[in-house]
Amino acid sequence: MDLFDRLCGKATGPVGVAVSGGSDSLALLILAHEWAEQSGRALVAFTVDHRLRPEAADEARAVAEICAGLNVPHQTLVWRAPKGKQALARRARHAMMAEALRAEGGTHLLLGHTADDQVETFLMRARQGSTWYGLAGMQPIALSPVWPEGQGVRIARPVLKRSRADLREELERRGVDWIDDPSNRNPAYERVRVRTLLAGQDRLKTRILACQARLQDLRRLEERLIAHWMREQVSIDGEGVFQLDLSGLPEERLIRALGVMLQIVGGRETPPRKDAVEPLAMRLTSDEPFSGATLGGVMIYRNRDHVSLAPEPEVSGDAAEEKLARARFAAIRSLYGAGT
Ligand SMILES: Nc1ncnc2c1ncn2[C@@H]1O[C@H](COP(=O)(O)OP(=O)(O)OP(=O)(O)O)[C@@H](O)[C@H]1O
Repeated sequence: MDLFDRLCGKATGPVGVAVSGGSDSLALLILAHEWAEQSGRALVAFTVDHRLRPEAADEARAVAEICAGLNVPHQTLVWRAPKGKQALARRARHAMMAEALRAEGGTHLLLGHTADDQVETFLMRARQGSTWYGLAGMQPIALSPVWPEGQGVRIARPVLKRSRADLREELERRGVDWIDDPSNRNPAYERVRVRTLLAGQDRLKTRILACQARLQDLRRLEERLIAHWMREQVSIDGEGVFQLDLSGLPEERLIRALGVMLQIVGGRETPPRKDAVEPLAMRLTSDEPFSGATLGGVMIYRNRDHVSLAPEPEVSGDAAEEKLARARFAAIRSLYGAGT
């Protein structure tokens, strides 16, 4: 089955394509367009102008022109927030694209991450001391990384196994020019330094990719086991409080599963830090008395065999928040259970 079909088979509405105008996302657009034509799907392309570089508006116009040539609807989304760090820009970009896609009735947004990005991510995460789970790298399908704006939106990465050089060849064959973002050469960014380090190191790249492929398999297995635990050992009572049975989980899965549940109940974008979740997990599963704790906006209690997680008062009290937590729980369980 075509990779696009596998990643977007469950999509409703038009499939979104995030196109910055760089080679990776333009090649993604072209390939997505070919797939959409063959499979009768509709696309909608988005370019975010962060107003951080004066050329960005022209670049967005260039993408709009290419989209017009392909007959793909295109929207330029302008970030009007005060100038900030790249991390803030990234969050704003994801939030704007998720909201625009939902407004169009779409559920899946395609991103142009490549195998080169995966290798760079591996080295950057290794340097930060990431676990094997993080070293597996970016997932071909994931939930939107922003919350709550990203609710109901999945991101898919159909070119994650293709190299940048290969995608550039696709564009050259079709006579499509891409934009070279100067920040991709700025050594102030760690990713740029790692990319420079990897130049010409094809054997190393191949080895890292092979290692990541195995780690991805293990990660899928791990997530399926967490989805199974979520189905069997997590319930939501009449008050909207999550009740967990943590018994029998091996240590590493216990920490990961508890972290994800804290993320869901606290309405945060990521789980709390592992060095905070780990001691909590140990206390919750020990025979010592446990008089309650708070972490990541969540109140944690233990009663007999069950652990209760409820949002802290400033997070809770709102039926809409409770509904969001339930929906996110279902979305994560379904993503992990599918093992894509
Ligand atoms: N300004 C933009 N407008 C639309 N899409 C964008 C824009 N910038 C990036 N993207 C999308 O995100 C993909 C990844 O780009 P990039 O690596 O710069 O972003 P990132 O999400 O910050 O990455 P990372 O998660 O590796 O930090 C691109 O291939 C493209 O699909």
